[in-house]
Amino acid sequence: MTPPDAPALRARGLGYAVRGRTLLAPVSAELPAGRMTALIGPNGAGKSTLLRLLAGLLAPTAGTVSVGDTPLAALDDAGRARRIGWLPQFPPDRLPLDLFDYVLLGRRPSLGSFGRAGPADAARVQAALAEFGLQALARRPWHSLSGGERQRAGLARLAAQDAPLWLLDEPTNHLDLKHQALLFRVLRREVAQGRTVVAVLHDLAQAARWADHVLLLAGGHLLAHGAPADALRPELLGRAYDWPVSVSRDGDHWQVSVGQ
Ligand SMILES: Nc1ncnc2c1ncn2[C@@H]1O[C@H](COP(=O)(O)OP(=O)(O)OP(=O)(O)O)[C@@H](O)[C@H]1O
Repeated sequence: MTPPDAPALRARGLGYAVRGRTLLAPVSAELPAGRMTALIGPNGAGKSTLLRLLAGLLAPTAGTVSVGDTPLAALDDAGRARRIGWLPQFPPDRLPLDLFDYVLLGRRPSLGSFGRAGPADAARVQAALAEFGLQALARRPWHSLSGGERQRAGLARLAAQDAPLWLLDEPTNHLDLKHQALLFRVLRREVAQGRTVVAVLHDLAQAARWADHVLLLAGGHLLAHGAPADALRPELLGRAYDWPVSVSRDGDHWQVSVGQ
């Protein structure tokens, strides 16, 4: 799959508050096109809130998001879905669908006015199932799938959607070590082909190794923004997580250790 022109995402003064509580203090940042950005930070830092704002799933209470030159607010649902693929933090629990039909939902934004999937859509779904090792499960009902199988189904749906921008909330959830390795291989390949990827990650060594760009959040504030070596500094991480953290690096391999 070759992504169409991958746009950058720009947040300008982007913030969110609910009932007087600030969940995200205004953030201004550019998430570069054709690169992988990791959103990191402790539980409750505001990572999902920022990702949902970037995806247009939450309306900001301050500031704006633009996708390339287009304000996100100017796009309707279909326009957003053609540009942005979204992987939620938790796969759906119950669905009256089998795995194939769930992945086929990813094709919906590209279907014509009659909304009927054709052979090209089915082929796209088959390719996405193969990418995530799901072919043998294609006709399995959703309720019978394991957590990791559902997570891979969500990734396959995203691949079938083929939007130029992928926003993923904790994409490694439920995945075993092989499927985590395969996931990062897929993400790096997509980025090499020009796709823009933004992922919430909890594993800091994975963020350091695989991302080009890192945003570190804590307490609803952006603490650092830049290359992994700039954002993953022990003093910043220690402040963000309120816990001692040490970082070492040997080539591509990063080790992030936590104090006791
Ligand atoms: N609708 C809401 N009303 C009130 N508080 C909310 C609401 N949505 C989120 N929050 C709070 O905002 C904070 C940030 O939530 P968010 O889901 O963005 O965190 P996160 O960094 O993704 O956390 P985690 O790593 O635990 O998934 C949390 O303290 C959460 O409880």
